[in-house]
Amino acid sequence: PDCGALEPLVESSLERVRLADKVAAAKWGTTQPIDDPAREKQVLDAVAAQSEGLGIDPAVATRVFRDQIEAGKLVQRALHARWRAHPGERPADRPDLAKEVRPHLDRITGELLRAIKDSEHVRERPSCRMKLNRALADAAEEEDLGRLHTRALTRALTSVCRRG
Ligand SMILES: O=C(O)C(=O)C[C@]1(C(=O)O)C=C[C@@H](O)C=C1
Repeated sequence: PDCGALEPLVESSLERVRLADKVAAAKWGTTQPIDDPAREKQVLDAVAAQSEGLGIDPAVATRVFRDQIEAGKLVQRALHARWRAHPGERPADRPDLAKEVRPHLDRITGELLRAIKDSEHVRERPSCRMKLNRALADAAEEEDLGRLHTRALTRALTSVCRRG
């Protein structure tokens, strides 16, 4: 039992990590900084508010989302560095951060909170770490993730297991 309980959490985190490519493209060539503390506060406030409604400990959800945000910044910094060094790899178009990318991030927030709620029993068990590592390895292989996104996905899920 519980074998797949962490999968929705890993899948939604992966969707978020991949969407960071679009965030990076939206900011590339603009003055919009990668670090946006005001937007982070908006995300975390929404997480806390929605957690209450779902019966999730807001402190737990907030901790997980801080990691999700760090993972997103890791991807953005790495891609900007790559694009600075390799002009040929620069994105061809610039997605609209406010109209397109952030609304998508907001939808994933809801999915992630649902997945946090539904994995509570597994996340509180000592076997969580082992199950998470397996789910991560499966995702990396099945989704053909590169090194950057594998590293970011691992970062995004650092605080998922309650007992380390
Ligand atoms: O919305 C942005 O500007 C993002 O870069 C995304 C994000 C996030 O992961 O939610 C990451 C870094 C910023 O500091 C704020 C938010």
